[in-house]
Amino acid sequence: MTAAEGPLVVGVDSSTQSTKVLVVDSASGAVVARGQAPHQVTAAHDSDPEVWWEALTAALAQCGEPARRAAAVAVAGQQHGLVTLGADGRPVRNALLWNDTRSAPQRDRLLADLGGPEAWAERVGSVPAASFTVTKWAWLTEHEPDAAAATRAVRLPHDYLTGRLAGHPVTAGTTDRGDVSGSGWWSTATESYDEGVLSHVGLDPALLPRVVGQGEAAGTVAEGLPLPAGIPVAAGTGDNMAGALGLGLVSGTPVLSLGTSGTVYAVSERRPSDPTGTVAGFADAGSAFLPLACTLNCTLAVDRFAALLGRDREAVEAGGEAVVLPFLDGERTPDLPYASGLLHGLRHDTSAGQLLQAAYDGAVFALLKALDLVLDEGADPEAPILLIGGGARGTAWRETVRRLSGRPVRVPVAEELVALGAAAQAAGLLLGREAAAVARDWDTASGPSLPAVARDEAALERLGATLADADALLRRH
Ligand SMILES: Nc1ncnc2c1ncn2[C@@H]1O[C@H](COP(=O)(O)OP(=O)(O)O)[C@@H](O)[C@H]1O
Ligand SMILES: O=C(CO)[C@@H](O)[C@H](O)COP(=O)(O)O
Repeated sequence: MTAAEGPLVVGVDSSTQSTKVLVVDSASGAVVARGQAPHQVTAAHDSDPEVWWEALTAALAQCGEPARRAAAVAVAGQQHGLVTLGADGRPVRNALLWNDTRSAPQRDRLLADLGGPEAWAERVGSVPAASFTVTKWAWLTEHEPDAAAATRAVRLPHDYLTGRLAGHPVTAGTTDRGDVSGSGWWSTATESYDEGVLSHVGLDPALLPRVVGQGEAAGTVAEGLPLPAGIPVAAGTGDNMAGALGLGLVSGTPVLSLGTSGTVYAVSERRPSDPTGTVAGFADAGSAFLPLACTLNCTLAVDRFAALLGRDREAVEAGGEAVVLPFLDGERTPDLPYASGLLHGLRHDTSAGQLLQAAYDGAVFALLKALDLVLDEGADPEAPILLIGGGARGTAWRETVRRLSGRPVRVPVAEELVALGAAAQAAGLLLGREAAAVARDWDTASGPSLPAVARDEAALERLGATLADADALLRRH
């Protein structure tokens, strides 16, 4: 390993399945040390925030001496999760996660009560899905009023971890513009909390964190951690916003992220407002926007199919006419929170490998349908898709995206782009620079380009027709 040329910075990705930590040379972007520790997610899709903290400290400790020489740190986290803290700063209950759909009835009521989807898109920037924090708070007040009453602070996952790193008291937490835009109670139109939404769901604004401004630190590292005390803690952000930072993303380039969630997004200078709800109109971690579509069923759902079929995840076979809608967790894109998985078109000669391929196709289909919607008008249709997330390492994922998109695909050589984005944010704070520009200097988005292949229109047609025909079944609850 060559000696670092600049100060070291730490980037954290606390996502659904694990926490990953990178120690990065701020001058070159070279990764000097890394750590990873798993999370436990219950079958009900909730998670103890204390477990995220233990995973963060374990992953930091794995980084050893380089982490103890770091000059700044930032945390990116899974979006939307509802973390409720009591007066002692401890979680009142497990956090309800982004992929938990129990708040779908509350979501429906919120949409109806406040003017319908179009009014929501105009007002806060997004039509909330059952993933959004506001719907989870509404569920909590209805089903666990004692937990809601005991809550003294409401946080997103990255706010909670940033606050623990900085030793914030429960009354003085911070968040950032990107992640808070996925709450449903912060408006991209006014760049502030929406007091009307908050009062409608009975949430006191005093329980919410302060939104840290551009170039401002959230605090400094507290004593007793595997990091130097007193170094700056940057604002942090949501994991997708950090992915965009990590790629040094500029507008016109689509990103497809294949992790627990599937996401497709792009950077835009224009404020998004999609009344259909397909595209969430997030803010990015800078001063622009991050229109994004997200599916609940991506790598975990396809891995489950592989396990059911007793096959390696790469053991796919072409051919056949089977269609799989892999909605094992319900779905958000399309908006079918009560749906379960569906298999159609099975024949005597359908092979297990073809069924597995159909699961990949079903997982990628909705993301690609949203791809043009997240891009600004006039974006180059030939621009390669940047493929990131754990799934981007798999050949079957890469080939499915190529075949169903008909576009070139680029897989950055740099791995862990969310943690890298958090590291770029920490470096940006330290150096007084824009984080995405730091990542561009690190050249994080470069990698081999796979040329476009002819789009498999027949498979897309089968998927679209099955989705339309099965509508009533997929909405049943
Ligand atoms: N070599 C690989 N090939 C295909 N998929 C992979 C590979 N390695 C990891 N994965 C997938 O990546 C997923 C985890 O992706 P990741 O982006 O780390 O998730 P998250 O950020 O949601 O925790 C796993 O569910 C697994 O299916
Ligand atoms: O809900 C969304 C985006 O709106 C998800 O993308 C979460 O942010 C979870 O991310 P991963 O753990 O899959 O990276």
